[in-house]
Amino acid sequence: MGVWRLLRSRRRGRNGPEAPADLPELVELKWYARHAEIAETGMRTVARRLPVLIGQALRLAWRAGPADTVVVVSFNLVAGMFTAFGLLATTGVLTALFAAGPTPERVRAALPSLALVAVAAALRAGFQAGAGWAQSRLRPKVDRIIEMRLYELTSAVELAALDDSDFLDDLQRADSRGSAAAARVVESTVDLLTAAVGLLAAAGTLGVLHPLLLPLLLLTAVPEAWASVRSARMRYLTILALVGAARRKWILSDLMIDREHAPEIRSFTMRGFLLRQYDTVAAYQRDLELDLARRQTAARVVGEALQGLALGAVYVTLGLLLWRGTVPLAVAGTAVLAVRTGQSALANLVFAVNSCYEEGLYFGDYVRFCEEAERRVPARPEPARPVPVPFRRITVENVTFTYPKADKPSLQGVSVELRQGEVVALVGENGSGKSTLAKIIAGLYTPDQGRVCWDGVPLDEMNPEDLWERIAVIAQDYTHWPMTARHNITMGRPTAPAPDGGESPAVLAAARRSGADEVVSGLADGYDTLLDRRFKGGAELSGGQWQRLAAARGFYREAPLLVCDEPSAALDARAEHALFERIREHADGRTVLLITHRLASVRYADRIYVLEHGQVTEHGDHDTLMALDGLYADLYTLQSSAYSL
Ligand SMILES: Nc1ncnc2c1ncn2[C@@H]1O[C@H](COP(=O)(O)OP(=O)(O)OP(=O)(O)O)[C@@H](O)[C@H]1O
Repeated sequence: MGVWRLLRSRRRGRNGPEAPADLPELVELKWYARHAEIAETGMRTVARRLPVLIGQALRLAWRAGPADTVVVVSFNLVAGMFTAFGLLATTGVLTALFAAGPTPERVRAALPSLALVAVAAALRAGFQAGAGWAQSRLRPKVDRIIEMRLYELTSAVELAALDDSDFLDDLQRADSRGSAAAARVVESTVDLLTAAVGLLAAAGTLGVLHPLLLPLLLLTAVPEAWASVRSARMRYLTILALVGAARRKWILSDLMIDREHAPEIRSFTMRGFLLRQYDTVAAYQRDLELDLARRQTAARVVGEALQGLALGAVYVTLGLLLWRGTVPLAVAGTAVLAVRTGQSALANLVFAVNSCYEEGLYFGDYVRFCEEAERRVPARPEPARPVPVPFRRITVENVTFTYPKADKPSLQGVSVELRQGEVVALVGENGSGKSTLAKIIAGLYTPDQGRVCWDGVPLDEMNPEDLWERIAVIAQDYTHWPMTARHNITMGRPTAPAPDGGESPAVLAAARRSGADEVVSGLADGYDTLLDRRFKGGAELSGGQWQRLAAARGFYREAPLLVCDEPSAALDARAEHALFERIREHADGRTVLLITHRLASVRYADRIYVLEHGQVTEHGDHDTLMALDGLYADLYTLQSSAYSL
């Protein structure tokens, strides 16, 4: 059963276990048809694609190492010339050996040609070794270029691209298989050139010996080429069909291995459930792989049988030519050698063409992903307008925003204002759009409609990196960076140590403000402690301790706008109180955008915006909103009554 049929039957739940509804990636392969189209190719497509691939590979090799590329190509050409030369010299040896006369005489007569054969073989081996050395030097250089390109793009694309499931699928294919394929495309291109040169040498020799032998030799390659291309295409389609399953397996294995999830797996007795899910995915994968193996074996057997027949035809023709006296025995002997050389060069050529084509399919995924990612890197305005520092007013004007593939907007017609030195709070129930609005204000998402301006300058007219330099974010979903405590505060920014060589005063000040200083003082190596238990000597922090470090990051940046999204969710009461005090102090001359469900902490905000279903429904200071008796007053009364019980 073909992959297509197997997939279709899976969707209908026939033949084998039905894909469970809670594993949709096993059945809904929306992107599959597009790639199946690309992979549904025959030898004609291979012939059309190959020159493009060879061009791409050679350009890549040239960028990675021009000198090595020149050595690889030229040494292979020279080695091929010595192959042909050696074969022709063999005719001289055989002619002398098959001549009439006493054996010592014949051997002596063969010696000069024999010496030529030996010299040709030695030189060929030398040049091939040189080419091989240059080729192995190219691989790491190509890998480096390819990986750097991928990470340059993934770290620069607009944030919304990473919320788009199609983009993430493409990214996974480019990362897991596509990027490694680049070096293999280069290698198989070089192998292809090497084999082509070897084949040309053998074919040229055969052509000189007898013109009929050449087309026959080429005929032997057709069945193997057909079988290999077919097999590569089948493998590519199967791997495509398994991308979702592979990702689900990876996620499940991560859940079962990672320490982070271990307590919940045990306390919720999830072990059996996770193992069953894993087994279902593994069984699905096994079915597809077994089906692939069966079809590949069938293709190989047919290919090899046809190739055996074609090879038989070459030897029968040679025998006939010899029998009818068309070629002398010495020439026939050389022809046998040339056929064998040509055969192995052909086998190498077919293998190289096939792996170039196959790896080319994966490399194509990488190239297409990079093209798409380039389109999704935010354009830098030319010329960029400078970010007003210090700003007087940030205005959000009638902003609407929908996440990729979402069926309704997360923000609709939102207008907000932040003035210098103010604490502005966003409040509202879960999912009302507070974090989304904060990310739009921070220039992380671009609104679909409306705009955000700093002193009248729209964000899209400024260089995004200049803007981000002036915004500090204490995020809700902050990262536990597997780095030292110091790097978790400075986030890679250079620090100036104190004049006495002690810790940087800026780091100390930020840590003091957030309460992270108490955390660091308890660590074995202070600010040099690695915060990752997976490494020797690494420490682990509690949720609240991590949150203090995340807050220190925000203070360390000394930016005119500080965005705090739920900065205190994990803090104890004392630390929370202290943090909000510091945040208020921080607003002296700077601006703070505060998102929190702790309404007692927003009471002193200069202005509060209440969001409901992506819209601002109330705004004003605490007293105004309480007098309005709307959602804010409801939520506030609910929270304060819990304390007054
Ligand atoms: N990355 C995303 N991709 C798609 N939809 C998203 C994404 N992030 C948020 N949403 C959706 O946007 C809406 C607003 O989410 P947002 O995180 O802004 O709410 P919030 O008010 O900050 O909620 P909370 O109080 O729970 O933090 C929700 O319906 C949510 O499902």
